[in-house]
Amino acid sequence: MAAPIFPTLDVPPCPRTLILDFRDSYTANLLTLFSTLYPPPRTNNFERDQNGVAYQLETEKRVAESISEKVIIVEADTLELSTYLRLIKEKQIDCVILSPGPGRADDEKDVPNLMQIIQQTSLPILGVCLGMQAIAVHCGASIINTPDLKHGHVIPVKHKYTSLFDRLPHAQALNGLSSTEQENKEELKAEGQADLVAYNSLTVSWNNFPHDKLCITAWHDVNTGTTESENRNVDAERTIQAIEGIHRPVWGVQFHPESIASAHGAEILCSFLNKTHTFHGSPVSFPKLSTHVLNLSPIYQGLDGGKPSRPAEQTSEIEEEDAMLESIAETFGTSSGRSLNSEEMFTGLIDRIHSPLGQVWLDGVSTRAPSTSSIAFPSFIITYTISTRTVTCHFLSSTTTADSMNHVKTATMRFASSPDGHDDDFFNWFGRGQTALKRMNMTQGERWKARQPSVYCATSEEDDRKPRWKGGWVGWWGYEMKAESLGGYHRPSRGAVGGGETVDACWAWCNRLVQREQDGLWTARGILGAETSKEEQTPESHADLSQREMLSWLEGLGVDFGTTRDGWKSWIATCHSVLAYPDIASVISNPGSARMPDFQCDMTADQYLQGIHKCRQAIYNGNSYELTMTTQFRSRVSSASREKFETTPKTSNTSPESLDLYLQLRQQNPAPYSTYLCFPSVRITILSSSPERFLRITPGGRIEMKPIKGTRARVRYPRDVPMCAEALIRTPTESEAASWCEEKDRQIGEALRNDRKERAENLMVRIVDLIRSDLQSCCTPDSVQVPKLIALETYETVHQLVTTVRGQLLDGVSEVEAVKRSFPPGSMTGAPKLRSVQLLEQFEQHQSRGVYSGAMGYMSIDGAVDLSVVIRTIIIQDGQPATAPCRESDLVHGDRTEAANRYMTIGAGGAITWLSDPLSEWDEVLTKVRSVVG
Ligand SMILES: C=C(O[C@@H]1C=C(C(=O)O)C=C[C@H]1O)C(=O)O
Ligand SMILES: NC(=O)CC[C@H](N)C(=O)O
Repeated sequence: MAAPIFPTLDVPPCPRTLILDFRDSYTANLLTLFSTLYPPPRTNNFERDQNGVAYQLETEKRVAESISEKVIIVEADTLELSTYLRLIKEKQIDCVILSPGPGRADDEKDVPNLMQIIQQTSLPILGVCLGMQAIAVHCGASIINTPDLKHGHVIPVKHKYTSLFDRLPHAQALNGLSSTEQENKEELKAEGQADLVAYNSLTVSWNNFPHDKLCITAWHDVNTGTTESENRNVDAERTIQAIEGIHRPVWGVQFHPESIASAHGAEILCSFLNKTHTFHGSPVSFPKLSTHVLNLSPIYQGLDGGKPSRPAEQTSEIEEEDAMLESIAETFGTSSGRSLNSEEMFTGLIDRIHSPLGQVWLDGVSTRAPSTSSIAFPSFIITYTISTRTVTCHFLSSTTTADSMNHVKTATMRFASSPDGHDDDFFNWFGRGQTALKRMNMTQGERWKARQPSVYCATSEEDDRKPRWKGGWVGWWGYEMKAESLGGYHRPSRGAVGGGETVDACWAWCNRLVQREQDGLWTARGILGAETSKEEQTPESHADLSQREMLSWLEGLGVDFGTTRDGWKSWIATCHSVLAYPDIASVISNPGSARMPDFQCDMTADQYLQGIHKCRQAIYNGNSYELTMTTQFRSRVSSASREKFETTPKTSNTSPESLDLYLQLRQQNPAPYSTYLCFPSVRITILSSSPERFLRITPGGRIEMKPIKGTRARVRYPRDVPMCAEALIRTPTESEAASWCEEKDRQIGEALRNDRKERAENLMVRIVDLIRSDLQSCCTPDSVQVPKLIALETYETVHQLVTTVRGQLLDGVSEVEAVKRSFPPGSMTGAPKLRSVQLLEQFEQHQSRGVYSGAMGYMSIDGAVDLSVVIRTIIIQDGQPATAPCRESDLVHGDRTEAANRYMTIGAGGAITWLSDPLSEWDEVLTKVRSVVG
C-alpha cells in the first residue's frame, strides 16, 4: 500500500537528524513518522519467488530521500559529550530531536549530559515529552506532577495554528461551514484543537515559567470537575503542551506525535523540518550522514551478528558449495480412511522411538480450525547459562543412531571476555551459526538472491496456521536472556536474577519431523546431510573452546546436522507404522486421570497488591507508563510422585505423568501455541498452552508480532450455571442457563473490547506503540504497519484483546538479530522496556522468571521463525527453587536438597497501569493460572 502523501504539506528536503534516545521504547516510532513524510517511491514491478511471495525489483527502487541515510537514533547514554560536540562543530548534523523517556528532566541521572547538550547546540532542537521538559528545565522552568495522569490516552490539545502547528489543516475547525461563514469565523481559525496522545506523569509548571525565554504554543484544559473558585491554581487546570524558544530555534511538545493514535503527528514533524530548512538558508538538499555518524546508531550495528571472533573460520563454514543440507519431504496418504490426530501420532511415535534427548510436540490446538502440529526428536541440544556465559551441547555418541538407547554426552564452552570490551554473546553466536546453517540448506539460486540487497517483500498474506517449520531449531529464549538483549541493561549487583546454573536458553536441533497439515494429512520432513564417515571425537575442554564459532565447535563434537538416507528411511517407516497401527496409548499411564497438583503462589495476595502499589507509584513518578507485574505459582513434586515426574535420563522415555498432564492441559485450555517439550538431559519439561504470538518471520523477512492485552474469564455452560442461578435468584432450566451463559459471555467480550483501561494498555505498551517501536528497530522504516488494531479474540477459557503489527526486516538483520532486538516480549515488561524491566526486578523481589515470560517455538532451517510468549505454561524442572526453599515443613528431614530439587511452576501476571484496580488485577492473575490448572 502507498504511504500517505500530504499534498498540502510543503515537505522540505530531509535534514540530517540526530535523535538522542533517552532509553524510551517509543523513540524508533519517530522513524515511522519520518517515513510517512519521505516514503520511498514504489512501482508495480514485482517478481515472485517459488513461494508466490512478491519482491520489488531492486532496479526499480529509486529512493529520493532515503531516511536511513539521513536520520539516526543514538542512545544518549552511549554518546560521549565530546563526540557530540565534535559532530556539531564539524557540521555533521542539521538538527537534533530529544526523545521521550523515563524519569525526570531535572535529574542528571535520567538525562545524562542533556543540559550541556542543549546549552551548546545552536542548531534547531525538537524535544518530545521528556525532551520538551528538558528544554524547559534548561530555561529555568520547574517540573511537577501532572494533574491528569493518562498514559496512552488521546487528549485534545489546543493551539493557535502557529509554531509547530502551522501545518495543521484549518479544515478541521471549519468543517461544514460555508466560505462566507468561514470568513466570519476568525476566532475558529485562531484556535485549533488536535487529538494527540499523552504518556507523561510529569509536566512543566506554569509557576515561574521562563516567559522571557520560551513561549507556550499549545495547552490542554484538564477536566477537573470542580467549579471555579477564588484561589485558582492554573497548574491544576491547564497543562503546557508545546513550547517555542524566543531567542533560539528550539521547540518542544509534551504529547507524543509519533503515537499511532495521534492525529497530525506528521504535520507537526514537517513543521519542525521546515523551520530547520529555513534555519539553514533553505538549501536544495542536505548531504547524507557520513558513515562514521551512521555507525553511532545501534540500528546499523550488529548486522549479521557482528564480527566473528575468527573471521577465517567463519568464512570457511559458509563456503559457496552445493547445498550440504538438503530439505526433503514426503506426504502420507490416509490408507486407513481416517486421519490420525496429533495425540495419536505423538503417543504412537514415542512408544516406538526411545530418544534419550527427549521429544518435541509443537501442538497448536485450535477449537476453531483444524489443528496443525509438528512432532520431532532432537539430534542434539544446545543450552546456555547466562550467569557463567556457558554453552553446553547435549549429544549422542555418533557411532549409534538416535533411536537406540545410549548415554547423553555433554560438552561445554564459555564465552571469554574480549580485551576490546566488545564481548560476543549467545544471541550473536547462535545467530551466526543459524545463518551458516541456513546457507548450507540453500540452493545456488537462493544464495544468489540472499546476497541481493533490499528485496522489498510486497505481499505475504500467508495462511496463519500453516506449519512452516522445515526442521532445524526448536526451543526457547528464557526471560533472563534480557541481560544480553536489552541495550543499557546492568545486572543488579545483589539479588539472584538469572543467577545459578539455570538454563536461560535451550535450542534442540531436529533433522526429522512429522507434521499434520490443516487438511489432516501427515507430512514427514527431513534435513539430509552429506554422507561422510566420522570419527567419534572426545569432547574438548572449556578453555580451548572459547570463542569458537558454533558450526566448527559442533562439528568437532561429531554431531550431525543432517540425517542419513538410512535415517530418513527408518523415520518414514516408523511414521508409516504409526499411521497403519494407531493402537497406541500404552505410553499413557492412566489416560484421562492425571491430576493437577496444588500450586502455591510465591507471594501472598497482600504481597502482590503491594507490588501493584509499587508499580503505580513508579508510574506516578514518571519512571514507567505500564509495568507487567508477575509472580510464580509453585508445586514441589513430592517424593512419592517424584518418580512419575522423572526428568532425568534414567528412563529413556518421556515422563509419563508430565505427558498425562499435558494431554489434559491441551483439552482443557486448547491454545494456538500449545506445546510439549521434554528434554530429560536438560532436566526441563514444558507444558504450554500459550495463546500469544511473540513473533513470526517468513523466509522472505516479513515479521509479525501479535501482542495480547486485556484478559477476561469467559462464562461457559454448564460450568457457570451457579452464576446464572445467582443472577436469576432461582434455578434456571437447562436451556435458560445455556442461553444466559452464552449471552453473558458475549457481553463480557464486548465490555472488554470497549474498556477504557484495557484500550489504553493496548495502545500503550504492547500493541501499538511499543511493538511498533520494537519492529522499527529491525525493519525498514516505511514497512511497519498495523493491519489489525485491538481485535477481540476468544479462547476456550478467556477473552483477550489482540493487535497485529507487521514489518519487513532490514537488510543484514538476521532472524536471531530480530529476536534479540525485540527481546524480551514487550507484553511481559511494559514500557519503556529497560527501566520497566529493572523496576520489575525489584518489585518481584529479584526472583528469576526463568522460562516464563520468554519466547518459545521454532527457528527453521529456511529462516522461518514462529515464537510464542511463554505464558499459561507449566515448567517442570530440576534445580533450586527460586523462593525460600524451606517453606514446606516436610523438607526439613535431611532430604532437603533432593526434595527441593524437582518442582513445577506456572508464572502469571498482568499489566499494571495508573488506572489499574489492584483487586481486579489480582483476580486476573488467578484467572490466568486457573486457565492452566483447571
Ligand atoms: C503476564 C501474563 O499475560 C500477559 C498480560 C496480559 C494482560 O495484561 O492482559 C495478557 C497477555 C499476556 O501478554 C500471563 O499470562 O502471565
Ligand atoms: N513520555 C515521556 O517522555 C515521559 C516523560 C516523563 N518521564 C514523564 O513521565 O512525564
